[in-house]
Formats: sequence, structure tokens, C-alpha cells
Amino acid sequence: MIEVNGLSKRYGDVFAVNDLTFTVRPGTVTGFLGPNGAGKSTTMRMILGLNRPTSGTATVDGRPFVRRRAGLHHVGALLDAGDVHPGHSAAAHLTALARTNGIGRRRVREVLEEVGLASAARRRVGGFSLGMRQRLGIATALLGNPPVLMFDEPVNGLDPEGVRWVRRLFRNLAAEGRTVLVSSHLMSEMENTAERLVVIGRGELIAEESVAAFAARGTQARTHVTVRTPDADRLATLLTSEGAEVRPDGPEVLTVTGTTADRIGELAFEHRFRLRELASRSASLEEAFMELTADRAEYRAGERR
Ligand SMILES: Nc1ncnc2c1ncn2[C@@H]1O[C@H](COP(=O)(O)OP(=O)(O)OP(=O)(O)O)[C@@H](O)[C@H]1O
Repeated sequence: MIEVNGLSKRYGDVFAVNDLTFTVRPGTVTGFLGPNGAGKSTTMRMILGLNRPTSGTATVDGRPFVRRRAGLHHVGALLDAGDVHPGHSAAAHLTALARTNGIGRRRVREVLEEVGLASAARRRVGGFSLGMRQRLGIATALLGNPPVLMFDEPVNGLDPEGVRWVRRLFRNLAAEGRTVLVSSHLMSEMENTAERLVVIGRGELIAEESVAAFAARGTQARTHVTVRTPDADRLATLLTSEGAEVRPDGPEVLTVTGTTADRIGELAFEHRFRLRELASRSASLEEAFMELTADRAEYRAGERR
């Protein structure tokens, strides 16, 4: 279990992480979502004791991680896939880590097999593609067979087969009862992998809930109904008086939020006006995420804050 409590990190005037509190439980994959610069990497580094918090605490199974010996047995993490000496082979890199953590050589072979790098074990990491480096980073995280695992943007550089493999791997690790935290800036990556979500923006917590609850929140709030009617003005007045939001979208066409297609059908029946089209569309999980984080994205095309 990972517990983050009132965690903050300030760089100069900027809070990279601001009073974050959340819990990551064992047995499920938890997605750690936020736009670029939201503070995901900084939070993960603080959980691992690599960055010192300005205030607050982060514990792994009840204790700050820095206090652990033979760390790879407790927490496995993929943070930066480029963080490997380019002159070393994959096997040498893992063997050195295994030795300092009291892990046998057999385990090195096992994890290389598991991540699909057995045939590249003796090659220099400097010649690896980004996807191969990610696989090596995942092998490193798995090396100590730890109960808690963290992966920062793990699908970067993986091909479609690699993405499917990594999703299956995360689900299997969680099914074994481990705590699995996976960061991403893309909702679509989490939709099929995670059961729970911790969503942050500009260092602050936006949501901590199941993927299903997060999706429902978007759907309830944001079902768009498209109506085509020659009585668009009358209908718009009626809908607005009921509190719905109405936007004209071309001749005779309205896009309505805050009500249902059923209700619009009833109004048409009661007030006797013709409907030529009536269709509702639910916001996708991606849209729910975009809406919730829109005003908290640090970097957007053409502007900075
Ligand atoms: N060492 C540092 N010095 C100054 N500012 C930093 C430092 N590290 C991170 N930041 C700032 O903290 C904020 C959060 O960065 P962080 O890398 O944690 O975000 P992230 O959610 O992981 O983003 P991304 O998806 O782009 O990797 C950003 O504004 C970043 O510029």
C-alpha cells in the first residue's frame, strides 16, 4: 500500500506538488493521471525517497521508503528508462543491481525472459530502442519480486504488441495481490488497464475513484443531445427555462446539455412541434478527463499558463 499525506514539493515559487493526499491499495492497478507537468513524476520520486518533500509524507507499507534496506524487494519502479549506463549489457546492468540487493543470478534470467529481452541480454544498452529500454526498466522493477510497483509513463516507445503485453502484465501483477501504480498523461491508456484512478492537475488532486465512477461523472454531467427541429427557437426557450444549456449548431439544429433525449421528446409531444432528429451522445472517458483537467493543464498549444 502507498499512502501519500499532505505531500507538497516547491521549486522556487512553483508548487510542483501541492498538498496531495491519496492511497494506492494492493490488488488493483491504479492509474496516476494528469496532463504534462501535473506533478506525477515528482510525486513518484518523493514516494521513492529520491526527492525530499517540502512538506507532508509518503509511505510504502507504513514506512517512508528511504528507510528500507535491499529496496528492490519492497518497491520496484520504472522512472526514467534512459537512466542506464549505455556501455553495459542488459544482463550486466541487472546482475549488478541483483548483487547489491541480495538477489540471485537466476532471477536476472527470469526477468529478462519475462520482458522479452532474453535474446538481447548481452547487447549494450546504448544500442537499445526506447521500447527495449522500457522493457529493461520493467525488468529492473520486477527483479526483487516486490509487493509494490510504480511505473512512470511505461508505454512510451512500446509498439502495439508491447502495449498489450504491458497492460496484461500490470493486471497480472495486481491479481497477485501487489500494489501497482502506473502514470500516464493519456486517459485512453488507463481505460483498459486501471480499475482505480488518482487524477492530478498542477500538483493538486482532482479525483481519486474507480474508473467506472470517473466515467459516470463525465457521462452524467456531459451527455450531449443533438436536436433538429423547425421550431428550434421555441424549443430553445423551453429548454433554457428548465435549466438546460442550449447552443445553436446550424439551421434548425441545437446541441443541448443538462437534460436527456427522453425529456426533449416529451416536450416535443406536449408542445406539438416536429422533431426531425434526436440523438444523444455520452462524453467518453477521455473527454471527462480533458474537461476535468482543462483549466489545470500547465502546457497547452500556443500558450503557457
Ligand atoms: N528539479 C526541478 N526544478 C524545477 N522545477 C521542476 C523540477 N522538477 C519538476 N519541476 C516542475 O514541476 C512540475 C511538475 O513536473 P513533473 O515532471 O512532476 O510532472 P509530470 O506530471 O510528471 O509531467 P510529464 O507528464 O510531462 O512528465 C513542472 O512544472 C516541472 O516543470
